[in-house]
Amino acid sequence: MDSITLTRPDDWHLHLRDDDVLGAVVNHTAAQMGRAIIMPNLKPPVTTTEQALAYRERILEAADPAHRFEPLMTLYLTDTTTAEEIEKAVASGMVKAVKLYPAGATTNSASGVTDIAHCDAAIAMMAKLGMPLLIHGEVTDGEIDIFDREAAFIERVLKPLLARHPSLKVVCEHITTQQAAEFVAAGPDNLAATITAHHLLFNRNKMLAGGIRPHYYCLPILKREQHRQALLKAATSGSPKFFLGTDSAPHEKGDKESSCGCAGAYTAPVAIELYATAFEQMGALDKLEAFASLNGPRFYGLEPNADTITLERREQTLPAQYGYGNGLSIVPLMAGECLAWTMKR
Ligand SMILES: NC(=O)N[C@@H](CC(=O)O)C(=O)O
Ligand SMILES: [Zn+2]
Ligand SMILES: [Zn+2]
Repeated sequence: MDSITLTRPDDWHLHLRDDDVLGAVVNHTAAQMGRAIIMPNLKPPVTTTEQALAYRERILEAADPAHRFEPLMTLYLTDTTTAEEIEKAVASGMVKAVKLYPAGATTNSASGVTDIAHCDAAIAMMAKLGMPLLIHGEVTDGEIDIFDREAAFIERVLKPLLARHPSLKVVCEHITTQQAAEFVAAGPDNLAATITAHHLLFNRNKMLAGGIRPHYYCLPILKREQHRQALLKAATSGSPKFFLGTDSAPHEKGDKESSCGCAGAYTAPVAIELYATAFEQMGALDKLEAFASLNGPRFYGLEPNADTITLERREQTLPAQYGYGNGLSIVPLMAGECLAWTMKR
């Protein structure tokens, strides 16, 4: 197969940041994706509908209008989010989901939820109004090994949450383990998951064997091969519960190449090519369209995009970095490496 044409994909988990970084990254996504669910972990976080609508305007201003990119906004859930704020968010028509970060779990999560019991009224309203809860599913307990934090979250937090709010729409974001893939696959229709391209392509050896590679450090952290295989199986299974969410998370080069480097992998410029590479490894390119372009809108109650994109079997080499601002840069995942697929522009 030398080319594949698919319904234009969407990115159901994306970090665009703000200001200079927003300007540097937004068109990488807008050139490929019709829509994206925009993560609210700015500094300070996007906790109100008003802030989400203002952020949406900044994104639209930064995006090239020729791409007709549509940002789908989210609210950052905190211990004090009210049921009224959820009603406002739903009424806006622009806020499509609410994001749960356990406090301290990941980048810019300091204002996250300390105990999900504090959010019960807001979550009950979300269940009532059909507003999805998107979850960074890792426990933050220092006693739990970093490689076990996702599996522990399922047992300690997710199962009780779903038992208490059985009709709540939940997306387990960026799942990384066999436990999560199996739990979602076996769950009800209102439970789904996004999977990143990097967790489909790499296990933890890529990050740690033969040298420490900070651009592969993200959260949840890359796991062992058994888990990557489980994610590939889920993504290519044809199940509508799994869909594309890049978790593309730009950080300035110096913040990653540091004695205490921050978490996040930048994949937006070649997101669909990375997914095509992973699906091809499984001989499952025929399953890419459902995963990338159909399952997400179906879960969110939206129509798939009306246009298409074409991927060609043509090599491209990723740049070493993307410059922005005053001498700053963002290093993409697989910088300087070659990909077999290229999206036709
Ligand atoms: N995935 C990451 O490693 N980082 C994300 C936050 C997140 O999605 O957890 C970021 O905002 O940089
Ligand atoms: Zn996360
Ligand atoms: Zn993320």
